[in-house]
Amino acid sequence: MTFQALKRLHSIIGEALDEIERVYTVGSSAIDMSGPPTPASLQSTSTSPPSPSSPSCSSARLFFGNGYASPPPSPSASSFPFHVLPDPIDFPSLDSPHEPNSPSESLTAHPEVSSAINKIVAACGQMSATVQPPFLSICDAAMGYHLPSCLRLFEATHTPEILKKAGPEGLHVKEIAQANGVDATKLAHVLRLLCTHHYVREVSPNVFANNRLSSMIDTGKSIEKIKECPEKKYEGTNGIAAFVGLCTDELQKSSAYLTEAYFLSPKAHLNGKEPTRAPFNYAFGCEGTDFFAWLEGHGIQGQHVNGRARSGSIKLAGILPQTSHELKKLDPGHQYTPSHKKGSSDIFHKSQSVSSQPENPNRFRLERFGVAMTGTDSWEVPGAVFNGTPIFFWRITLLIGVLEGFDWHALPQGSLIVDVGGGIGSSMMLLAHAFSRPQDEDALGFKYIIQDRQVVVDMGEKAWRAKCPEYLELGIAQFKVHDFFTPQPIKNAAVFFLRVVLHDWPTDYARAVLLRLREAATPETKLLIADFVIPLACRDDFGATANEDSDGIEGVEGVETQPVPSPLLPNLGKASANVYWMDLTMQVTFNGQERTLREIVALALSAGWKVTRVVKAPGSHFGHITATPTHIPVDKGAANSTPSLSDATKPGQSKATTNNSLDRHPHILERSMSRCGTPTFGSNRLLPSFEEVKVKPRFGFGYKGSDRRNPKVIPLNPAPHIAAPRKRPSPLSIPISPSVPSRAKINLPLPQSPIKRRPSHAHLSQLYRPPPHQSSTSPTPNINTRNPPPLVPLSPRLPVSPLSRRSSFASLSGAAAAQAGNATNPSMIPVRQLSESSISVPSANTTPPSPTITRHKLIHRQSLAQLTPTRKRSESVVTQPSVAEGRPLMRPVHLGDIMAKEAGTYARRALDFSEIRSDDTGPSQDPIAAGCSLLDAAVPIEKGILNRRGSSE
Ligand SMILES: C[S@@+](CC[C@H](N)C(=O)[O-])C[C@H]1O[C@@H](n2cnc3c(N)ncnc32)[C@H](O)[C@@H]1O
Repeated sequence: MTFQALKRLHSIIGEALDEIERVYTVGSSAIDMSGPPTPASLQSTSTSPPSPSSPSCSSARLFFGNGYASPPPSPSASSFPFHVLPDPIDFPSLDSPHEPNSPSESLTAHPEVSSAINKIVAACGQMSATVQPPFLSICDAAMGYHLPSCLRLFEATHTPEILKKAGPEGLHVKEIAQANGVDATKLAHVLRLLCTHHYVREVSPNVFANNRLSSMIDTGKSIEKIKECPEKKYEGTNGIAAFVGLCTDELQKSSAYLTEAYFLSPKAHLNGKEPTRAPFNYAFGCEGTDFFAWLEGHGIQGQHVNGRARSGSIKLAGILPQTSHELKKLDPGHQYTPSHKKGSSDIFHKSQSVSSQPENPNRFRLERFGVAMTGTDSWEVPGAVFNGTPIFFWRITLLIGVLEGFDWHALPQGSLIVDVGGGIGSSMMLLAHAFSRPQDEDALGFKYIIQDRQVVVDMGEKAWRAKCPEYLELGIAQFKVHDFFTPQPIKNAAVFFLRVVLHDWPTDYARAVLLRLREAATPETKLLIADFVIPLACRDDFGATANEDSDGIEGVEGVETQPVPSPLLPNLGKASANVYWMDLTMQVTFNGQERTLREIVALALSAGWKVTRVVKAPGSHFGHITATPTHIPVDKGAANSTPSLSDATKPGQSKATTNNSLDRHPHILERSMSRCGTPTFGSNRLLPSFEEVKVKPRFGFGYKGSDRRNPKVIPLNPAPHIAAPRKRPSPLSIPISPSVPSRAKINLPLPQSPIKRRPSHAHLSQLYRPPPHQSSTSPTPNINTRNPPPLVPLSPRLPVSPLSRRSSFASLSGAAAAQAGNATNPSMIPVRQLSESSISVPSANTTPPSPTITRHKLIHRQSLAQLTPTRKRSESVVTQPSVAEGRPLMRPVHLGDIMAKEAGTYARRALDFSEIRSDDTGPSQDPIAAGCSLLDAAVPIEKGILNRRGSSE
């Protein structure tokens, strides 16, 4: 049985790889075109089978010859001019730096690809857990803490930036050490551990280079620039380095205290319930101070959690040298400000500008947190593109979520929507664009109230005035200061909307928020919760079998998930790790949590809301949950009493939370709401534009106006062949509700949009469909038999002929246009697929080299390209030699186009190639001291010594 399961996992991996390769192969023909294929070209390729000797037939074999039952190349194939055929785009290499805007990297976000990737990750994780000696798997988990520790040192010492400068050939550890000030031997060991887990690359003994993973942690700044102003390291970056810093510093330390908080503490029963008694408070010795307040500089001196402070606990709060005295010892030449208190996080205190804000020793952490939240963009469907710019996470969940997440068209004209804890009103602006545009006569005329704390309301009003003042001026939208723990003043809302609010709060607090809304609800009012929905790790029948955990879940529309191929874990195991990381992060920082559907249903029911419907985007765990008012249950803990809504003024005062410590610590609530430094909890700070609503990413449609039952659906992609039903559904998806405009509606011609798009993933997703035989080879026969996706046979011909393809390239630039149609034109210089920056000049009729040699050359050249200045991108039109299936391919690519797409990245990289000053040893740090203190503190606690000592003292 186990062998059978392992073989099944193996074939899941193989089939998923085939699937990825197929999309990449097809993508080669689509991704570099100036626009989507013309209807005529697509139509002709899909309807008329080519003759065996025709060029398109040959190219079709090249496209689909590898795992998709295409016939082997005919002898005539060899006579075909390969150099004009589209090359298959290769999957990104682990050994090369991450190129976010490259076609290769962009295709990883294609729905078919990401679904296949999920299966591979899940299957590999499961396979390795099955075959690896159990003790070694335990070691991986039990000693895995070294990984974030090493990653932290790597990031904090700006090593990604140092390695970037060295390029693919890497840098000897002695030189790295010289640049970042860490002892070379220590550093080599740290880096090697990271290499072993594929986060860095050891090129040759003690020589290290960035790879696809580590290069993501590169801020894009030069090491010199960072050293000039280290406290600004994260400013203006994509936030990934900041995110790594946040996670591997305060979050990792907090997580280490999970057991102390929830088990070993004498008040463990309380610790999971209060935002200020979370594992974080143990790690940093600051009871009564919530995470955000602490970031703002409160509680740094440490208040005891459940007794006296543990030895070293206060020192743990800081990253490194704690006092100016300690700092001076390390660096006598530097003038330190007296602001270096205990608990300071400011590893960059060496900078002169620190003294300008001496009041918050956690300022660096605070600012890092803000930027880190933008780094979390990469969590969700990365690569979705709007107007040439990737949009991620919060924005993508916003853009793809709220419009489909609820049946807005079922609401009466002029309904009032209240966004509770609405931040700066990003969601409401999206709805306003869709349903309330003043000039749109079909508009549903909804009105919006955005409630939040004063500081956020001020930000929101300012943002709306700058972007769309008419909504405020016409009274379509209003901002109101409101504390959601106090009685809700709006009594006629059609919808109360809570987006990523409940996950911030322990359950009693979340319940209090919901009770306040229930109190103000009419019988018609709907509650719409938008939050992550954690999947179970086992098969879920969603209440079909009655049990106490399934109360209220039966009959909820949209709960069913697509089955995952056996024997994978139903939640796709490792592939779904992020939602669980997120959950634990909310727990250890302020006892918030992500919730399972059962937990959401139960929480809602406990406050008088019945969940009726769930909508999730395919492949996403982010859900929109609709609930309607129901009776408020009698509190189990307070027999004879129906919870009085007016008791819910504060969680600590509600009958449901009689044990709440709020009365004893009246400042807790105040503290937990004082999140001034991070006013929006790191959520959206950008408002969506009307264009974004119109051209929604990924799903391929957008709304224009709001004709009640027939929203005008604007297709993102005009490709006519998408009329056919699409790919098989993602195994992660929960079906989108019928209210979502159907795929069929997508088949409208694309109106002239003011927005210049590059071929987007939504576009690509509609271009690719699985070949017909795939259903029979699919690892998910149960999916196909239960819910057979009507597949459209792929034409054996190329979607676009080489000729039409060339003219597409030509249309990209005037220069290219002049040369279009001539494959042997001297300006068609070859470029290699994997490294667009390298240039070689084979003539068009060069005899293809042998596969082995070419492959070798490719790898070699690829690294050279990144080192040699003369190999920098030019504006030429170039082609590249490559090998697929032993056949050399040449593909004409206009480099100017690639450059335009990647301008940001490369411009940035070009700036970074300057000298590292070897005399600057970087910030002084002493991570080992902190690590020892952690252990020192943990050991006596584990042994129960602390309690005894505490009681005897
Ligand atoms: C994670 S953000 C979500 C913002 C917004 N819903 C969105 O989706 O972007 C949580 C919001 O809750 C707000 N908040 C926190 N405590 C609050 C309170 N007691 N009353 C009202 N809003 C509060 C924060 O200011 C923040 O804007």
